[in-house]
Amino acid sequence: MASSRNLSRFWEWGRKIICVGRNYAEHAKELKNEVPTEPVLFLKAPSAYVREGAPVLLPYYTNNLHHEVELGVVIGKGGTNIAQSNAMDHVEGYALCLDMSARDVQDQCKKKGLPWTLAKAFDTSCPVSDFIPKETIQDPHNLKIWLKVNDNLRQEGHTSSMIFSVPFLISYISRIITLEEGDLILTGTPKGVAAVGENDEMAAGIDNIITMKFQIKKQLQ
Ligand SMILES: CC(=O)CC(=O)C(=O)O
Ligand SMILES: [Mg+2]
Repeated sequence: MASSRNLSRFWEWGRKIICVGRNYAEHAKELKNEVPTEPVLFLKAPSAYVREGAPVLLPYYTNNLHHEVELGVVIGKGGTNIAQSNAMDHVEGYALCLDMSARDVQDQCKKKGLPWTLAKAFDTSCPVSDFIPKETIQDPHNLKIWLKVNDNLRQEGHTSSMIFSVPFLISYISRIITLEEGDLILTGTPKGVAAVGENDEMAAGIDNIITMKFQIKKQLQ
């Protein structure tokens, strides 16, 4: 399905990271947002990728960095105007992802009507697991995803609670932004988002499929 380049290291491709917000009603409610009737989209820069072994940076301009655990979908075949009926043919695999969010900055951006770039797209704001081949996950809407901070469970959600399904999201996004191989779609976070601080250790997983760990470090100025 993928081209000659190997998508198992999709983070090295430098392609788009397209994030879906408020895709779980309980999370939209915990942040006092409306439950959306259309997907909420935003982007992260490819420099947001970080892999296990390297720290997640606490940006100098936030006092409230939140974790958001999410299922990531790796695109194997690009396209525009993709029909929902064959959207899954465009999927190469999956990854466990975190959408690190400077919540205080995001709240200010919302108040001022500004984009969320500072809050969501900074370096290391997208920790990702190893690539999970498509065949490993029979149904992306039947997975438990969880996140612990210093061994305390903070988030536990089920992808069956997504408001917009993976095929719907691929189709919807591809009518606005051309999807390319190596792109990553973050499908939104379940409830339980909360703050992390310097030296905290985040562990996250998908069922018995994959786990990953990251430590928070202050960004040097
Ligand atoms: C309110 C948000 O930050 C939306 C988001 O990223 C999500 O996953 O939901
Ligand atoms: Mg998110």
